[in-house]
Amino acid sequence: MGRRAKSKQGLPPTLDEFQNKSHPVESKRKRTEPSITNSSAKKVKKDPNEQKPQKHSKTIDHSKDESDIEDESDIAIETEKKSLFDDSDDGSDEDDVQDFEEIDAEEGLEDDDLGSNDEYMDSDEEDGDKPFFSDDDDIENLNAANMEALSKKLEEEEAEEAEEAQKELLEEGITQPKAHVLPSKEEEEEESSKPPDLTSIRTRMIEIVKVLENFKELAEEGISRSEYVNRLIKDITIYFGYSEFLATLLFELFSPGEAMEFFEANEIARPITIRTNTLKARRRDLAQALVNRGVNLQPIGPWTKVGLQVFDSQVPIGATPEYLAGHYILQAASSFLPVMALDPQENERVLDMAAAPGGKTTYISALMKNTGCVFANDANKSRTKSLIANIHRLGCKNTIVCNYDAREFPKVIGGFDRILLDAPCSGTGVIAKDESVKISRTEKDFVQIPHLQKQLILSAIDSVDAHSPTGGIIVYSTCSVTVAENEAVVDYALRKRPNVKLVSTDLQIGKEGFTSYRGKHFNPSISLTRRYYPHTYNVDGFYVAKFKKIASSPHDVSKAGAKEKEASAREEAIEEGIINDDFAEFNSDDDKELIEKTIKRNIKKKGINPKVINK
Ligand SMILES: C[S@@+](CC[C@H](N)C(=O)[O-])C[C@H]1O[C@@H](n2cnc3c(N)ncnc32)[C@H](O)[C@@H]1O
Repeated sequence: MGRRAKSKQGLPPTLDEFQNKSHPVESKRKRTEPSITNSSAKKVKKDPNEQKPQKHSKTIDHSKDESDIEDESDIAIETEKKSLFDDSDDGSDEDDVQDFEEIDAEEGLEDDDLGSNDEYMDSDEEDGDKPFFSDDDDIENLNAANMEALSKKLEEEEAEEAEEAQKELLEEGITQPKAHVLPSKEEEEEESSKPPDLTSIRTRMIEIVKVLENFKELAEEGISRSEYVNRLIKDITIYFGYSEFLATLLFELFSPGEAMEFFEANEIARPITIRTNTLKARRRDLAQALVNRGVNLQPIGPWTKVGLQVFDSQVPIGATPEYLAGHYILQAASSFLPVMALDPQENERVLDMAAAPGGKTTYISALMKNTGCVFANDANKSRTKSLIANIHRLGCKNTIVCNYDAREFPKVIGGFDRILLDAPCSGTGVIAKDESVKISRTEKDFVQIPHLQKQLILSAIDSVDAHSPTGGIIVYSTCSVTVAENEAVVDYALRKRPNVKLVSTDLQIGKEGFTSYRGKHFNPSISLTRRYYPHTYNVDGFYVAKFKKIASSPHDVSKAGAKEKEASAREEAIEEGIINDDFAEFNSDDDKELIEKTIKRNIKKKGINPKVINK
């Protein structure tokens, strides 16, 4: 069950909220229990009927509906949002859109101080109303009227002393506070016999993260880190609806706190963005035309001169006259990045190895100003239809569409100045778009997909001209965040093809690729590659690596086709113990179902009723 299935739950605090560790004044109430518990309870009480938002582009909704700003999960993500959609200073661009309707959702969000301690009254504030007892006359002056006040005072003193003693012990490293966060066996059994209480699960996730991030001080004695992690992963599967396998795989990419931000961000749609097709329009004119039609937009940010972010629109953004005339394409902001890294030049020969439906091909063509030649290839024939449609609509005249398994290159044709390999991937970066990924991806996928990606990247390298006067560039990208599909593939390419090296992507944003991961060490130059996450840049999860080919190799003239390459890659992987004999065999029940569906679909395509055939 995903979070969208539980939209009727009240909202506990966000991760940001409890992570706001700067609590200058802690109330006594807060001191007696772990502060997160108090905070959580308070937040939940505040509005038990608060609804979860539907999957939406939150920026659009913020502009429309102030109430969404109170959605704490949105805010948690929003406060983390970095510069990708920062439009603060795009003024230098002469193409800039001027004075579009201002949306100050960002500002509002920043002002919303989730970590505020104002909700917690410090006991000092109550002191004025209390009877005062000096140390000496406490007992002597005891009577029925002041007894209650005196006992309260004593209790407070005791609490203070206990806390000070605990503090001293902590400072000396003698003991640790007991934060009872994990359920007992009995509690777990009881929980599993009932429908999940998502509010408490969320609160518990937050509490566990807090313990994991300060384990020494907050962990309960005798409970190991892995016990906390296991419970957290189970809660993630229940709360966000991931398979345990994928939840673990993704969790391990981040610190516990960041992992929660990642999972949260996957519940929210990314902003709607469009790319101006500079073959047909200038951004300023396009923006003005769309504003006139009731579209509320503004430039994405200083890093792109062609992107526009759409906040809301009174017309369908995929059916305006400007859209139909090819003045723009609906394109995720992260999809701009690999093309920007590729940096195609006029009059070059460029190959887009896995091109459908053509968002990146058409951008390449535009950057080349319709000069030179772009080969747009995709192995999936039916997907080439949308590729062709986009190429026509956007007026790309320097483009040739082909339909090969990209492993056929360079046998088909080689010697390109630049190649983009936007590889087929597991899609773990675009879960907000396709939540089926949460449960459909299995362990096998993260062996099979990288196996194909490795073959594709070698083909890409072998198809580039090392002596290209202007290029010799290969860009590898995926919309996945897993190491197996990114750094591990790039590391493999560097090992297999010492005639390439990684170079800077020259992208202004992005986190460094991992140079080591869970005990595996990669080529140190992999830090030049870039990672993008929904929770850090509010874009789809993405990965970009840029290679420069520095010398030719015998592989460049190899006549091996896709089948031969697959056979030798398979042999090698079996030898290395990466895959086994039944790898990619269509023999599981899942595969059978898929095969049956495909057969039915093909029969239907021929205009025959599959039921008649079965009879
Ligand atoms: C991530 S999508 C490409 C998106 C595209 N670059 C764009 O920007 O619109 C990956 C593509 O790889 C194609 N593909 C899968 N296996 C392939 C192969 N062996 N050779 C070439 N293309 C392949 C898929 O059909 C799919 O269209």
